[in-house]
Amino acid sequence: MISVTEMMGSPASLFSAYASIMASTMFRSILNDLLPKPVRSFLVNVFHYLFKCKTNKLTLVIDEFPNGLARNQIFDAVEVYMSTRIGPNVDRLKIDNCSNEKRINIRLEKNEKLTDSYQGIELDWKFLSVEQESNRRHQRNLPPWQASDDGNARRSFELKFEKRHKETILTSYMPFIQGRAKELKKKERVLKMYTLGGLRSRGSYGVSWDAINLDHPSTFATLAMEAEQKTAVMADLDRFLSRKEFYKRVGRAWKRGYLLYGPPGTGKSSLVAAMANYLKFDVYDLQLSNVAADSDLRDLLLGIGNQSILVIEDIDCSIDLPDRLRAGEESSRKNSNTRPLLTLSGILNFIDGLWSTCGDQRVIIFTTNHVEKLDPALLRPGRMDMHIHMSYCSFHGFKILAENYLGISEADLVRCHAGVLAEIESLIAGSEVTPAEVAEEFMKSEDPHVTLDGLVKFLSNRKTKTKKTEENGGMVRAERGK
Ligand SMILES: Nc1ncnc2c1ncn2[C@@H]1O[C@H](COP(=O)(O)OP(=O)(O)OP(=O)(O)O)[C@@H](O)[C@H]1O
Ligand SMILES: [Mg+2]
Repeated sequence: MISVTEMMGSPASLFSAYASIMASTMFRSILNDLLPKPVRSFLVNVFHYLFKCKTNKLTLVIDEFPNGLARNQIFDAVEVYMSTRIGPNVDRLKIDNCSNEKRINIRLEKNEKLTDSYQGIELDWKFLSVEQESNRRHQRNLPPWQASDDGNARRSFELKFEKRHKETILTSYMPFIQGRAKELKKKERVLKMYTLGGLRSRGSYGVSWDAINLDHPSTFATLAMEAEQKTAVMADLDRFLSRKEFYKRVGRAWKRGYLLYGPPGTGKSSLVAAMANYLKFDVYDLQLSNVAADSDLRDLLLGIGNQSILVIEDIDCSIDLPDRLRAGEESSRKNSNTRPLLTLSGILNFIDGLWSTCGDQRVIIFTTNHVEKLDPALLRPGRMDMHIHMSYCSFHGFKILAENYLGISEADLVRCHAGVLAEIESLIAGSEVTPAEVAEEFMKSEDPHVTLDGLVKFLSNRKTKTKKTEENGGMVRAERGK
Protein backbone atom coordinates (compact mmCIF):
# COMPACT_ATOMS: atom_id res chain seq x y z
CA MET A 1 0.00 0.00 0.00
CA ILE A 2 2.90 2.30 0.61
CA SER A 3 5.54 2.62 -2.03
CA VAL A 4 8.93 3.69 -0.78
CA THR A 5 11.09 5.87 -2.98
CA GLU A 6 14.41 6.95 -1.77
CA MET A 7 15.45 10.49 -2.52
CA MET A 8 18.11 10.61 -5.13
CA GLY A 9 19.97 13.31 -3.25
CA SER A 10 22.51 15.74 -4.70
CA PRO A 11 24.79 14.65 -7.48
CA ALA A 12 27.51 12.30 -6.31
CA SER A 13 30.22 14.72 -7.28
CA LEU A 14 28.77 17.47 -5.12
CA PHE A 15 28.45 15.15 -2.21
CA SER A 16 31.99 13.87 -2.42
CA ALA A 17 33.24 17.45 -2.77
CA TYR A 18 31.32 18.35 0.35
CA ALA A 19 32.69 15.36 2.23
CA SER A 20 36.25 16.05 1.30
CA ILE A 21 35.93 19.75 2.19
CA MET A 22 34.52 18.88 5.60
CA ALA A 23 37.19 16.29 6.15
CA SER A 24 40.07 18.53 5.18
CA THR A 25 41.99 19.57 8.29
CA MET A 26 43.52 22.47 6.43
CA PHE A 27 40.09 23.86 5.59
CA ARG A 28 38.99 23.45 9.19
CA SER A 29 41.97 25.30 10.57
CA ILE A 30 41.38 28.16 8.09
CA LEU A 31 37.77 28.33 9.22
CA ASN A 32 38.83 28.33 12.87
CA ASP A 33 41.26 31.17 12.29
CA LEU A 34 39.01 33.36 10.18
CA LEU A 35 35.50 32.96 11.59
CA PRO A 36 33.99 33.30 15.08
CA LYS A 37 32.48 30.12 16.55
CA PRO A 38 28.74 30.96 16.09
CA VAL A 39 29.28 31.78 12.41
CA ARG A 40 31.29 28.57 11.98
CA SER A 41 28.60 26.36 13.47
CA PHE A 42 25.93 28.16 11.43
CA LEU A 43 27.85 27.44 8.24
CA VAL A 44 28.34 23.82 9.23
CA ASN A 45 24.61 23.49 9.86
CA VAL A 46 23.82 25.05 6.50
CA PHE A 47 26.17 22.59 4.82
CA HIS A 48 24.55 19.73 6.68
CA TYR A 49 21.11 20.92 5.68
CA LEU A 50 21.96 21.39 2.04
CA PHE A 51 23.76 18.13 1.52
CA LYS A 52 23.42 15.63 4.33
CA CYS A 53 19.70 16.02 5.03
CA LYS A 54 18.68 15.41 1.45
CA THR A 55 20.57 12.19 1.16
CA ASN A 56 19.10 10.90 4.41
CA LYS A 57 15.45 11.46 3.63
CA LEU A 58 12.95 8.81 2.73
CA THR A 59 9.61 9.50 1.07
CA LEU A 60 6.55 7.31 1.46
CA VAL A 61 3.93 7.69 -1.22
CA ILE A 62 0.38 6.88 -0.15
CA ASP A 63 -1.89 6.64 -3.19
CA GLU A 64 -5.66 6.76 -2.98
CA PHE A 65 -5.93 3.79 -5.39
CA PRO A 66 -2.58 2.00 -5.16
CA ASN A 67 -3.45 -0.98 -7.33
CA GLY A 68 -5.95 0.78 -9.53
CA LEU A 69 -9.09 -0.75 -8.02
CA ALA A 70 -9.65 -0.79 -4.28
CA ARG A 71 -9.33 2.25 -2.07
CA ASN A 72 -6.25 2.55 0.08
CA GLN A 73 -7.35 2.44 3.71
CA ILE A 74 -4.16 4.23 4.75
CA PHE A 75 -4.99 7.12 2.43
CA ASP A 76 -8.45 7.44 3.99
CA ALA A 77 -7.01 7.33 7.49
CA VAL A 78 -4.34 9.93 6.66
CA GLU A 79 -6.97 12.23 5.15
CA VAL A 80 -9.02 12.14 8.35
CA TYR A 81 -5.94 12.47 10.57
CA MET A 82 -4.54 15.39 8.53
CA SER A 83 -7.68 17.42 9.12
CA THR A 84 -6.77 17.44 12.82
CA ARG A 85 -3.15 18.49 12.29
CA ILE A 86 -3.71 21.67 10.32
CA GLY A 87 -1.58 24.43 11.75
CA PRO A 88 -0.85 28.09 10.94
CA ASN A 89 1.63 27.17 8.19
CA VAL A 90 -1.04 25.80 5.89
CA ASP A 91 -2.15 28.44 3.37
CA ARG A 92 -4.96 26.78 1.44
CA LEU A 93 -7.67 24.45 2.69
CA LYS A 94 -10.76 22.93 1.17
CA ILE A 95 -13.93 22.95 3.19
CA ASP A 96 -17.22 21.34 2.34
CA ASN A 97 -20.44 20.14 3.78
CA CYS A 98 -21.98 18.09 0.99
CA SER A 99 -24.25 15.97 3.15
CA ASN A 100 -25.80 18.44 5.60
CA GLU A 101 -23.61 17.27 8.42
CA LYS A 102 -23.26 19.41 11.50
CA ARG A 103 -19.50 19.42 11.08
CA ILE A 104 -17.67 21.09 8.19
CA ASN A 105 -15.14 18.82 6.47
CA ILE A 106 -11.69 20.34 6.23
CA ARG A 107 -9.12 18.98 3.79
CA LEU A 108 -5.75 20.09 2.49
CA GLU A 109 -5.73 21.78 -0.91
CA LYS A 110 -3.38 20.24 -3.45
CA ASN A 111 0.34 20.81 -2.96
CA GLU A 112 -0.22 21.99 0.62
CA LYS A 113 2.33 20.82 3.16
CA LEU A 114 2.21 20.36 6.88
CA THR A 115 4.55 19.17 9.56
CA ASP A 116 3.76 16.59 12.18
CA SER A 117 5.88 15.16 14.93
CA TYR A 118 5.83 11.64 16.37
CA GLN A 119 8.07 10.40 19.19
CA GLY A 120 10.35 13.37 18.50
CA ILE A 121 10.58 12.53 14.78
CA GLU A 122 9.87 15.38 12.41
CA LEU A 123 7.51 14.43 9.61
CA ASP A 124 6.81 16.45 6.49
CA TRP A 125 3.51 15.76 4.78
CA LYS A 126 2.40 16.92 1.35
CA PHE A 127 -0.92 16.40 -0.39
CA LEU A 128 -0.80 15.90 -4.17
CA SER A 129 -3.58 15.84 -6.71
CA VAL A 130 -2.58 15.18 -10.30
CA GLU A 131 -5.10 15.13 -13.12
CA GLN A 132 -5.31 11.84 -14.88
CA GLU A 133 -7.87 10.47 -17.30
CA SER A 134 -7.73 6.84 -16.16
CA ASN A 135 -8.87 7.69 -12.67
CA ARG A 136 -12.31 8.77 -13.86
CA ARG A 137 -13.90 5.37 -13.39
CA HIS A 138 -13.04 5.28 -9.71
CA GLN A 139 -14.21 8.78 -9.07
CA ARG A 140 -17.67 8.03 -10.28
CA ASN A 141 -18.07 5.37 -7.61
CA LEU A 142 -16.87 7.53 -4.79
CA PRO A 143 -19.12 9.06 -2.20
CA PRO A 144 -19.33 12.83 -2.93
CA TRP A 145 -17.19 13.80 0.03
CA GLN A 146 -14.37 11.61 -1.24
CA ALA A 147 -14.55 12.61 -4.88
CA SER A 148 -12.23 15.38 -5.97
CA ASP A 149 -13.59 18.48 -7.69
CA ASP A 150 -12.22 17.76 -11.12
CA GLY A 151 -13.39 14.17 -10.90
CA ASN A 152 -10.32 12.57 -12.45
CA ALA A 153 -7.37 13.43 -10.26
CA ARG A 154 -4.91 10.92 -8.87
CA ARG A 155 -4.66 11.87 -5.25
CA SER A 156 -1.86 10.92 -2.88
CA PHE A 157 -0.03 11.93 0.24
CA GLU A 158 3.75 12.06 0.52
CA LEU A 159 5.47 11.66 3.84
CA LYS A 160 9.13 12.62 4.17
CA PHE A 161 11.36 11.88 7.16
CA GLU A 162 14.84 10.70 8.03
CA LYS A 163 15.60 7.21 6.77
CA ARG A 164 16.74 5.92 10.13
CA HIS A 165 13.15 6.23 11.43
CA LYS A 166 11.70 3.98 8.73
CA GLU A 167 10.82 1.14 11.10
CA THR A 168 9.17 3.40 13.67
CA ILE A 169 7.13 5.13 10.99
CA LEU A 170 5.94 1.94 9.33
CA THR A 171 5.29 -0.13 12.43
CA SER A 172 4.20 2.51 14.91
CA TYR A 173 3.27 5.88 13.33
CA MET A 174 1.08 4.42 10.55
CA PRO A 175 -0.94 2.20 12.92
CA PHE A 176 -1.20 5.22 15.23
CA ILE A 177 -2.73 7.29 12.39
CA GLN A 178 -5.16 4.51 11.52
CA GLY A 179 -6.21 4.20 15.15
CA ARG A 180 -6.72 7.95 15.51
CA ALA A 181 -8.72 8.13 12.28
CA LYS A 182 -10.93 5.29 13.47
CA GLU A 183 -11.60 7.05 16.78
CA LEU A 184 -12.37 10.34 15.04
CA LYS A 185 -14.70 8.74 12.54
CA LYS A 186 -16.53 6.93 15.31
CA LYS A 187 -16.95 10.11 17.34
CA GLU A 188 -18.21 12.25 14.49
CA ARG A 189 -19.95 9.52 12.63
CA VAL A 190 -23.11 10.49 10.83
CA LEU A 191 -24.41 7.35 9.21
CA LYS A 192 -24.79 7.51 5.47
CA MET A 193 -27.22 5.90 3.13
CA TYR A 194 -25.86 5.38 -0.38
CA THR A 195 -28.17 4.80 -3.30
CA LEU A 196 -27.53 4.46 -7.01
CA GLY A 197 -27.61 7.49 -9.24
CA GLY A 198 -26.01 10.87 -9.46
CA LEU A 199 -23.67 10.28 -12.31
CA ARG A 200 -26.12 10.49 -15.17
CA SER A 201 -27.19 13.89 -13.94
CA ARG A 202 -23.54 14.95 -14.17
CA GLY A 203 -23.49 13.87 -17.77
CA SER A 204 -21.12 10.93 -17.57
CA TYR A 205 -21.56 7.27 -18.26
CA GLY A 206 -22.15 4.51 -15.74
CA VAL A 207 -23.54 4.20 -12.25
CA SER A 208 -22.37 5.64 -8.98
CA TRP A 209 -23.31 6.00 -5.33
CA ASP A 210 -25.11 9.09 -4.03
CA ALA A 211 -25.03 9.71 -0.29
CA ILE A 212 -27.54 11.16 2.11
CA ASN A 213 -27.50 11.11 5.89
CA LEU A 214 -29.17 8.04 7.30
CA ASP A 215 -31.46 9.41 9.93
CA HIS A 216 -33.69 6.39 10.39
CA PRO A 217 -35.16 6.20 13.90
CA SER A 218 -35.50 2.42 13.90
CA THR A 219 -33.55 0.65 16.65
CA PHE A 220 -33.75 -2.78 18.20
CA ALA A 221 -35.72 -1.19 21.05
CA THR A 222 -38.45 0.08 18.70
CA LEU A 223 -38.60 -3.06 16.59
CA ALA A 224 -41.59 -5.34 17.07
CA MET A 225 -39.88 -8.71 17.00
CA GLU A 226 -39.92 -11.74 19.25
CA ALA A 227 -37.57 -11.19 22.19
CA GLU A 228 -35.46 -14.32 21.55
CA GLN A 229 -35.12 -13.56 17.87
CA LYS A 230 -34.04 -10.01 18.64
CA THR A 231 -31.49 -11.17 21.21
CA ALA A 232 -30.15 -13.75 18.76
CA VAL A 233 -29.63 -11.15 16.01
CA MET A 234 -27.95 -8.70 18.38
CA ALA A 235 -25.68 -11.41 19.78
CA ASP A 236 -24.76 -12.46 16.24
CA LEU A 237 -23.83 -8.88 15.35
CA ASP A 238 -21.77 -8.51 18.54
CA ARG A 239 -19.94 -11.73 17.82
CA PHE A 240 -19.27 -10.63 14.27
CA LEU A 241 -17.80 -7.30 15.41
CA SER A 242 -15.52 -8.85 18.00
CA ARG A 243 -14.11 -11.69 15.91
CA LYS A 244 -11.49 -10.00 13.78
CA GLU A 245 -8.77 -12.40 14.92
CA PHE A 246 -11.05 -15.40 14.46
CA TYR A 247 -11.84 -14.54 10.83
CA LYS A 248 -8.14 -14.00 10.18
CA ARG A 249 -7.14 -17.27 11.83
CA VAL A 250 -9.61 -19.40 9.90
CA GLY A 251 -8.84 -17.58 6.66
CA ARG A 252 -12.29 -16.18 6.04
CA ALA A 253 -13.24 -12.70 4.90
CA TRP A 254 -14.60 -10.57 7.73
CA LYS A 255 -18.15 -10.41 6.42
CA ARG A 256 -21.55 -11.69 7.45
CA GLY A 257 -24.63 -12.34 5.37
CA TYR A 258 -28.25 -12.06 6.50
CA LEU A 259 -31.37 -13.05 4.64
CA LEU A 260 -34.50 -11.28 5.88
CA TYR A 261 -37.72 -12.77 4.62
CA GLY A 262 -41.39 -12.30 5.35
CA PRO A 263 -44.57 -10.58 4.10
CA PRO A 264 -44.63 -6.85 3.24
CA GLY A 265 -44.80 -4.55 6.26
CA THR A 266 -43.26 -6.94 8.78
CA GLY A 267 -40.20 -4.79 9.40
CA LYS A 268 -37.44 -6.07 7.10
CA SER A 269 -36.33 -2.60 6.06
CA SER A 270 -36.79 -1.40 9.65
CA LEU A 271 -34.50 -4.20 10.81
CA VAL A 272 -31.83 -3.14 8.29
CA ALA A 273 -31.96 0.40 9.71
CA ALA A 274 -31.86 -0.95 13.28
CA MET A 275 -28.79 -3.02 12.41
CA ALA A 276 -27.07 0.00 10.84
CA ASN A 277 -27.81 2.12 13.91
CA TYR A 278 -26.61 -0.66 16.20
CA LEU A 279 -23.37 -1.33 14.34
CA LYS A 280 -22.89 2.31 13.32
CA PHE A 281 -22.32 1.15 9.74
CA ASP A 282 -23.20 3.01 6.55
CA VAL A 283 -25.86 1.47 4.34
CA TYR A 284 -25.44 0.88 0.60
CA ASP A 285 -28.81 0.21 -0.97
CA LEU A 286 -28.20 -1.62 -4.23
CA GLN A 287 -31.17 -1.69 -6.59
CA LEU A 288 -30.16 -4.46 -8.95
CA SER A 289 -32.69 -3.42 -11.58
CA ASN A 290 -30.59 -0.27 -12.17
CA VAL A 291 -27.36 -2.17 -12.75
CA ALA A 292 -26.90 -3.36 -16.30
CA ALA A 293 -23.83 -5.57 -16.17
CA ASP A 294 -21.42 -7.44 -13.95
CA SER A 295 -18.71 -4.89 -14.69
CA ASP A 296 -20.87 -2.06 -13.29
CA LEU A 297 -21.66 -4.21 -10.30
CA ARG A 298 -17.94 -4.79 -9.73
CA ASP A 299 -17.20 -1.06 -9.87
CA LEU A 300 -20.05 -0.31 -7.45
CA LEU A 301 -19.04 -2.99 -5.00
CA LEU A 302 -15.44 -1.85 -5.03
CA GLY A 303 -16.61 1.67 -4.22
CA ILE A 304 -18.10 0.49 -0.93
CA GLY A 305 -16.26 1.42 2.24
CA ASN A 306 -15.44 -0.70 5.26
CA GLN A 307 -17.88 -0.98 8.14
CA SER A 308 -20.79 -0.99 5.79
CA ILE A 309 -24.01 -2.83 5.12
CA LEU A 310 -24.80 -3.73 1.54
CA VAL A 311 -28.54 -4.20 1.13
CA ILE A 312 -30.21 -5.83 -1.83
CA GLU A 313 -33.95 -5.53 -1.28
CA ASP A 314 -36.52 -7.80 -2.89
CA ILE A 315 -33.87 -10.06 -4.37
CA ASP A 316 -36.56 -12.33 -5.85
CA CYS A 317 -38.16 -9.68 -8.04
CA SER A 318 -35.67 -6.83 -8.42
CA ILE A 319 -34.22 -8.40 -11.52
CA ASP A 320 -34.75 -11.47 -13.60
CA LEU A 321 -31.46 -13.05 -12.72
CA PRO A 322 -30.54 -15.89 -15.00
CA ASP A 323 -29.18 -18.83 -13.08
CA ARG A 324 -25.63 -20.04 -13.62
CA LEU A 325 -26.49 -22.46 -16.40
CA ARG A 326 -28.71 -20.14 -18.40
CA ALA A 327 -26.24 -17.30 -18.06
CA GLY A 328 -23.48 -19.51 -19.42
CA GLU A 329 -25.57 -20.64 -22.37
CA GLU A 330 -26.77 -17.14 -23.18
CA SER A 331 -23.39 -15.51 -23.02
CA SER A 332 -21.90 -18.17 -25.29
CA ARG A 333 -24.64 -17.43 -27.84
CA LYS A 334 -24.04 -13.69 -27.78
CA ASN A 335 -21.51 -12.01 -30.01
CA SER A 336 -18.82 -9.82 -28.52
CA ASN A 337 -20.72 -6.57 -29.22
CA THR A 338 -23.63 -7.48 -26.98
CA ARG A 339 -23.58 -6.06 -23.44
CA PRO A 340 -23.02 -8.75 -20.84
CA LEU A 341 -25.86 -9.63 -18.51
CA LEU A 342 -25.98 -9.07 -14.83
CA THR A 343 -25.87 -12.59 -13.51
CA LEU A 344 -26.62 -14.15 -10.19
CA SER A 345 -23.26 -15.88 -10.34
CA GLY A 346 -21.68 -12.45 -10.90
CA ILE A 347 -23.27 -11.17 -7.73
CA LEU A 348 -22.40 -14.24 -5.71
CA ASN A 349 -18.83 -14.35 -6.99
CA PHE A 350 -18.27 -10.79 -5.91
CA ILE A 351 -19.84 -11.26 -2.56
CA ASP A 352 -17.79 -14.37 -1.85
CA GLY A 353 -14.66 -13.44 -3.71
CA LEU A 354 -12.78 -10.29 -4.55
CA TRP A 355 -15.14 -7.85 -2.87
CA SER A 356 -15.20 -9.52 0.51
CA THR A 357 -11.45 -9.97 0.66
CA CYS A 358 -10.58 -6.34 -0.04
CA GLY A 359 -12.53 -4.88 2.86
CA ASP A 360 -13.24 -5.41 6.51
CA GLN A 361 -16.41 -5.61 8.53
CA ARG A 362 -18.85 -5.96 5.69
CA VAL A 363 -22.44 -6.99 6.23
CA ILE A 364 -24.60 -8.04 3.32
CA ILE A 365 -28.36 -8.27 3.63
CA PHE A 366 -30.82 -9.68 1.14
CA THR A 367 -34.53 -9.13 1.72
CA THR A 368 -37.39 -10.93 0.09
CA ASN A 369 -41.13 -11.44 0.42
CA HIS A 370 -40.86 -14.82 -1.28
CA VAL A 371 -38.12 -16.97 0.11
CA GLU A 372 -39.50 -19.92 -1.84
CA LYS A 373 -38.70 -18.18 -5.13
CA LEU A 374 -35.02 -17.69 -4.38
CA ASP A 375 -32.30 -19.46 -6.31
CA PRO A 376 -30.98 -22.31 -4.15
CA ALA A 377 -27.46 -20.97 -4.75
CA LEU A 378 -28.36 -18.05 -2.48
CA LEU A 379 -29.74 -20.23 0.26
CA ARG A 380 -27.01 -22.82 0.51
CA PRO A 381 -25.23 -23.00 3.89
CA GLY A 382 -22.35 -20.60 4.27
CA ARG A 383 -23.73 -18.07 1.82
CA MET A 384 -26.20 -16.21 3.99
CA ASP A 385 -25.05 -16.87 7.54
CA MET A 386 -28.35 -16.12 9.24
CA HIS A 387 -31.89 -16.42 7.91
CA ILE A 388 -34.30 -14.14 9.78
CA HIS A 389 -38.01 -14.65 9.41
CA MET A 390 -39.98 -11.43 9.92
CA SER A 391 -43.53 -12.44 10.56
CA TYR A 392 -46.98 -11.10 11.41
CA CYS A 393 -47.48 -9.04 14.54
CA SER A 394 -47.55 -11.06 17.74
CA PHE A 395 -48.95 -9.95 21.10
CA HIS A 396 -45.40 -9.21 22.20
CA GLY A 397 -44.90 -7.10 19.05
CA PHE A 398 -48.14 -5.25 19.74
CA LYS A 399 -46.89 -4.26 23.23
CA ILE A 400 -43.65 -2.84 21.78
CA LEU A 401 -45.60 -0.83 19.20
CA ALA A 402 -48.03 0.41 21.89
CA GLU A 403 -45.09 1.72 23.87
CA ASN A 404 -43.52 3.37 20.77
CA TYR A 405 -46.63 4.91 19.32
CA LEU A 406 -48.90 5.51 22.32
CA GLY A 407 -46.27 5.81 25.03
CA ILE A 408 -48.06 3.19 27.15
CA SER A 409 -45.87 0.73 28.99
CA GLU A 410 -46.86 -2.89 29.46
CA ALA A 411 -47.63 -2.22 33.14
CA ASP A 412 -49.95 0.67 32.19
CA LEU A 413 -51.68 -1.45 29.58
CA VAL A 414 -52.43 -4.07 32.22
CA ARG A 415 -53.47 -1.45 34.77
CA CYS A 416 -55.63 0.85 32.60
CA HIS A 417 -56.71 -1.20 29.59
CA ALA A 418 -57.01 -4.73 30.96
CA GLY A 419 -60.29 -5.57 29.19
CA VAL A 420 -59.28 -4.47 25.72
CA LEU A 421 -55.82 -5.99 26.22
CA ALA A 422 -57.30 -9.47 26.73
CA GLU A 423 -59.38 -9.03 23.56
CA ILE A 424 -56.34 -7.97 21.54
CA GLU A 425 -54.33 -10.93 22.86
CA SER A 426 -56.94 -13.43 21.71
CA LEU A 427 -57.56 -11.71 18.34
CA ILE A 428 -54.02 -10.97 17.23
CA ALA A 429 -52.73 -14.55 17.16
CA GLY A 430 -54.58 -15.75 14.07
CA SER A 431 -55.35 -12.46 12.34
CA GLU A 432 -52.26 -12.25 10.11
CA VAL A 433 -51.90 -8.54 10.67
CA THR A 434 -48.51 -6.95 10.04
CA PRO A 435 -46.71 -4.60 12.44
CA ALA A 436 -47.06 -1.93 9.71
CA GLU A 437 -50.86 -2.27 9.89
CA VAL A 438 -50.89 -2.11 13.69
CA ALA A 439 -48.65 0.97 13.52
CA GLU A 440 -51.07 2.53 11.01
CA GLU A 441 -53.99 1.99 13.46
CA PHE A 442 -51.94 3.62 16.22
CA MET A 443 -51.48 6.71 14.06
CA LYS A 444 -55.20 7.36 13.80
CA SER A 445 -55.78 9.00 17.18
CA GLU A 446 -53.81 10.28 20.11
CA ASP A 447 -56.37 9.03 22.60
CA PRO A 448 -55.23 5.54 23.69
CA HIS A 449 -58.81 4.40 24.42
CA VAL A 450 -59.98 5.34 20.91
CA THR A 451 -56.87 3.78 19.33
CA LEU A 452 -57.05 0.50 21.21
CA ASP A 453 -60.80 0.16 20.49
CA GLY A 454 -60.08 0.88 16.83
CA LEU A 455 -57.44 -1.83 16.83
CA VAL A 456 -59.85 -4.37 18.30
CA LYS A 457 -62.30 -3.60 15.48
CA PHE A 458 -59.58 -3.85 12.87
CA LEU A 459 -58.37 -7.19 14.25
CA SER A 460 -61.87 -8.69 14.41
CA ASN A 461 -62.56 -7.66 10.78
CA ARG A 462 -59.29 -9.15 9.69
CA LYS A 463 -59.90 -12.37 11.57
CA THR A 464 -63.31 -12.77 9.93
CA LYS A 465 -61.78 -12.16 6.49
CA THR A 466 -58.92 -14.60 7.11
CA LYS A 467 -61.40 -17.22 8.29
CA LYS A 468 -63.58 -16.75 5.18
CA THR A 469 -60.57 -17.01 2.87
CA GLU A 470 -59.49 -20.21 4.62
CA GLU A 471 -62.97 -21.66 4.31
CA ASN A 472 -63.13 -20.76 0.59
CA GLY A 473 -59.71 -22.26 0.10
CA GLY A 474 -60.86 -25.42 1.84
CA MET A 475 -63.93 -25.63 -0.40
CA VAL A 476 -61.85 -25.18 -3.55
CA ARG A 477 -59.45 -27.90 -2.39
CA ALA A 478 -62.39 -30.17 -1.62
CA GLU A 479 -63.87 -29.50 -5.10
CA ARG A 480 -60.55 -30.27 -6.74
CA GLY A 481 -60.22 -33.41 -4.68
CA LYS A 482 -63.52 -34.75 -6.04
N1 LIG B 1 -41.39 -5.21 13.12
C1 LIG B 1 -41.66 -3.90 13.13
N2 LIG B 1 -41.36 -3.15 14.19
C2 LIG B 1 -41.63 -1.83 14.20
N3 LIG B 1 -42.22 -1.19 13.19
C3 LIG B 1 -42.54 -1.89 12.10
C4 LIG B 1 -42.26 -3.27 12.02
N4 LIG B 1 -42.70 -3.70 10.82
C5 LIG B 1 -43.20 -2.65 10.19
N5 LIG B 1 -43.11 -1.55 10.94
C6 LIG B 1 -43.60 -0.22 10.56
O1 LIG B 1 -44.13 -0.32 9.24
C7 LIG B 1 -43.40 0.43 8.30
C8 LIG B 1 -43.07 -0.45 7.11
O2 LIG B 1 -42.19 -1.48 7.54
P1 LIG B 1 -40.93 -1.97 6.70
O3 LIG B 1 -40.71 -1.07 5.54
O4 LIG B 1 -39.80 -2.17 7.62
O5 LIG B 1 -41.49 -3.35 6.19
P2 LIG B 1 -40.86 -4.36 5.14
O6 LIG B 1 -40.93 -5.71 5.76
O7 LIG B 1 -39.54 -3.88 4.72
O8 LIG B 1 -41.89 -4.27 3.94
P3 LIG B 1 -41.65 -4.59 2.39
O9 LIG B 1 -41.55 -6.07 2.27
O10 LIG B 1 -42.87 -4.05 1.74
O11 LIG B 1 -40.40 -3.89 2.00
C9 LIG B 1 -42.15 0.88 9.01
O12 LIG B 1 -41.82 2.18 8.66
C10 LIG B 1 -42.50 0.79 10.47
O13 LIG B 1 -43.04 2.02 10.88
MG1 LIG C 1 -38.78 -3.22 2.86
